[in-house]
Amino acid sequence: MTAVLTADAVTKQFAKDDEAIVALREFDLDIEEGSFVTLLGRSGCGKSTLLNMLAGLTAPSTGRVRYRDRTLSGPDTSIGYLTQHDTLMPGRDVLRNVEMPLEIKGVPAAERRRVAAELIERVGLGGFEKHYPRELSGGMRRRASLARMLAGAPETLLMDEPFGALDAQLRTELQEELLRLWQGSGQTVVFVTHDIEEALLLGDRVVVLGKLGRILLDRKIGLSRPRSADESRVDPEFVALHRELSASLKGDAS
Ligand SMILES: Nc1ncnc2c1ncn2[C@@H]1O[C@H](COP(=O)(O)OP(=O)(O)OP(=O)(O)O)[C@@H](O)[C@H]1O
Repeated sequence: MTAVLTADAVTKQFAKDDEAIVALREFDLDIEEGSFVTLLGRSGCGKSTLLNMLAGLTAPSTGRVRYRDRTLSGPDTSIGYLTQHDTLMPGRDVLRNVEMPLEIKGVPAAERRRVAAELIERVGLGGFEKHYPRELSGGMRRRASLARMLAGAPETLLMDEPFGALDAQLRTELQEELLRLWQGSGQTVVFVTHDIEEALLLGDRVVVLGKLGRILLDRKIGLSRPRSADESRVDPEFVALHRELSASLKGDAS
């Protein structure tokens, strides 16, 4: 396998009131180029800390993160990161936020407007182009952030629970849209979720994380695509995988 992103014996600890908090210990992971990997884990197991390191935003305490053949030492334009918190620019409306990565690349105004408008439509925000972030709901801001990340067409996409705050219908629509955009793109996606069904509907591979980022299960998912949520729920293979992932999450005792 050609690994595009690698965590190599990564440990991350934080200092808090003179005490060391270990978030991740001796963590190893290879992400294959062009794959869609979902990281599944309960709250506090170190998923966001891991993504921050995979994005080059936080340095590991020990160990290293490699992107292709280089050690990552800061943010990289090849890697798009949709964080859990809002990073839209408050002084820009939706259209100008989504255009930002294209602006940075020097794409001419008419072209970037066209690409941004299409993505805004795809994430279901058509009609809100002129709205400022403060005028949007939390879910709408997430969708605008998603469109902005996609506008940059990064080689690798890191996504931290992007659809967690959305209603079920919208969540399904955006999962499907994301898969449509990803398939055939050659892009690599690392998608964090705590939802077993979401992990299975999206991933080629699901990595289940336990405390301190311990890998509880690393499972290839051979389910055919497209995977509809309604049909999957009654598919015996899907149900068996769901059970397996659920058991591995529950088994994280130590
Ligand atoms: N900046 C920080 N300072 C101190 N402790 C931190 C910091 N960031 C994370 N931690 C700790 O590291 C651990 C892992 O946190 P992290 O946010 O990575 O978990 P998570 O799996 O993403 O959780 P959630 O699903 O709730 O977002 C937690 O115990 C958390 O308290």
